[in-house]
Amino acid sequence: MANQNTPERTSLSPDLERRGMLFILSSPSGAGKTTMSQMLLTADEEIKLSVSATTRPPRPGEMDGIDYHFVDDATFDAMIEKDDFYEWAHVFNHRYGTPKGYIRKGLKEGQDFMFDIDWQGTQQLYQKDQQDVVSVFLLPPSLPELRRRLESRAQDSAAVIDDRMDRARGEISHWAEYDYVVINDDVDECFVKVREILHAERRKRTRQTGLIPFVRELMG
Ligand SMILES: Nc1ncnc2c1ncn2[C@@H]1O[C@H](COP(=O)(O)OP(=O)(O)OP(=O)(O)O)[C@@H](O)[C@H]1O
Ligand SMILES: Nc1nc2c(ncn2[C@@H]2O[C@H](COP(=O)(O)O)[C@@H](O)[C@H]2O)c(=O)[nH]1
Repeated sequence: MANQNTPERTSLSPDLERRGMLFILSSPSGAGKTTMSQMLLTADEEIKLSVSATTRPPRPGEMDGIDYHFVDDATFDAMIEKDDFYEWAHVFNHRYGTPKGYIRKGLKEGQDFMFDIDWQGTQQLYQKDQQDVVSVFLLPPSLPELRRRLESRAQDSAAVIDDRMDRARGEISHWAEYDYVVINDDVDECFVKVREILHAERRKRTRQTGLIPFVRELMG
């Protein structure tokens, strides 16, 4: 059996085609989206990260094109003008958006994508593509623990952390708009739960476009 960090193939059968999925993780800042998405990307070779564009400056260690496409305001404006975004939003005094091209092409080929985006982006993706979106909201076990995580990450100033904590209740108020809600207390337990959701959603009948020809052939 594959261990939880070993990439594995999870299709029912390599012959059965299925629709790609837009798998969204949202949460208040610091609750663990990046942690969960990195664990899933390491463990599962069938999902890729949707790399957002942002006007926020990089944090220490973040790499352009890997964590985000870091762009200036003029470039972000031009991308809006050219209708380059699937969705975009103002979050914490910066702008963030999902570039379209890469995702559209991948989805057509049955590729799953992971999105680390906020509730505004989630609503926009639902409006565009209800059928293929699966959304998961992560909750912290408590607000003091959320602050502890933001502080222990040690990548934002005290003012930025205070601002994100001030906005946490507003973010959490959107929990009921999501398909699934998982409390991220123990990191490994949370990972197992999120991965179960991903696996179960892949097995939905409506997603497996290869089932119709398969059953036709099965029935002769
Ligand atoms: N279950 C957990 N227990 C303890 N620490 C955790 C847990 N999950 C994540 N962390 C830690 O909390 C910090 C914040 O996590 P992470 O960066 O994944 O949050 P995030 O939701 O992506 O935040 P942001 O929205 O600001 O990008 C990191 O230092 C991470 O290692
Ligand atoms: N609507 C969108 N929200 C996004 C996107 N990329 C990231 N985000 C969200 O922004 C905040 C802050 O992120 P951080 O990296 O500065 O901590 C967080 O909630 C992300 O989920 C996006 O493309 N669209």
